Amino acid sequence: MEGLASFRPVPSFTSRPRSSILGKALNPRRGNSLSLPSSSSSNVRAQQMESKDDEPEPNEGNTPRNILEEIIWHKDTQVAQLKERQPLYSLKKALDNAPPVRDFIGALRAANSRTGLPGLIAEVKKASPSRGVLRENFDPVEIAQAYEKGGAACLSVLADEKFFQGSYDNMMAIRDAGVKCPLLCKEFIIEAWQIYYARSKGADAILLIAAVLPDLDIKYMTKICKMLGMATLVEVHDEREMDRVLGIEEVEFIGINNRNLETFEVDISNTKKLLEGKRGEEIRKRDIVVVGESGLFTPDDIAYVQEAGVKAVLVGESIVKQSDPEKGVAGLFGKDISLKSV
Ligand SMILES: O=C(O)c1ccccc1NCC(=O)[C@H](O)[C@H](O)COP(=O)(O)O
Repeated sequence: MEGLASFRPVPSFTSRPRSSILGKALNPRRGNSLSLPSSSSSNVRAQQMESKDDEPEPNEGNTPRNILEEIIWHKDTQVAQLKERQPLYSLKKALDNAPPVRDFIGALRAANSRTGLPGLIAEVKKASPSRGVLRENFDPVEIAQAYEKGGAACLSVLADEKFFQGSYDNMMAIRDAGVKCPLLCKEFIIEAWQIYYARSKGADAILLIAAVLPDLDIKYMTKICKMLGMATLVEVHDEREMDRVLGIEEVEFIGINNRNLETFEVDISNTKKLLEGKRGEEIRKRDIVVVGESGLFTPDDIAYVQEAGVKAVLVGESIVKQSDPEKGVAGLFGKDISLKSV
């Protein structure tokens, strides 16, 4: 599989090597827990391409076994439909009219130096599978402007409609309204096509979830992002995923999710656990920016993950639920971190 990625010419990447996703990352015997519907065309293709030893164990009921799996199954169908409507060649043309890319990691580093606190990626999120609707009266532009005024360095904008009530229109509206913070397109990326799509809608960064993607895809998609000038936040949840991701030399930006996306359990000590010992040493040596994600509500939580070694935090629920999200940012850090404060 290593060879597959290495001889693909980067500029013409159009889709992920599906067999590796289905056979490696999603194979329960390899420690991942995801699978795709056995009826999906990609799965049929994948099974044809896999050797017998690599075949995923059958999912007898052919139903998703957890929410992450359900999201990915749905995304697979959605992306296939979107690609039919807008093939890559026309998407690439649309990139000429996309707004310029902004430096996502640079903005986090600058905020960290300015405030001495982790740079904030503030999440524009109406709802989530674990928490339901977080904010009834949801105006994405108003929320984004309030976060920016409050001192957020960057924003994370949910693009998934079915499970998070997000949209690409929200991301474009935020950019069009003049918000300067670089934008992370918070989407479940399973195809390189989605990266071009996100860029065409004004994204400056994308998220790759290690639980969903095999190493080769992470490497390959990271290269595409680099070529497009975008940042790639690679998300891990446990030691095994962290070790896999640290094995990919292109990775320079890692998110540690304190939420288990299969069980929804949240534990912020996960960030500390994954940054201890040799892993932390390597991260410091390579100057990788680490983001603490999920379950952060108080200044003590922020201090805890900062002490563990993060340079940035990704926060949704605790600030999006505030009637005044600008004040919510100050409440989260226990002080005013806006530009006017320093
Ligand atoms: O939050 C969920 O229910 C969820 C379910 C399945 C996949 C991803 C999910 N959430 C993404 C995130 O982890 C959060 O949006 C993000 O880290 C912010 O977390 P929080 O501050 O706790 O809202």
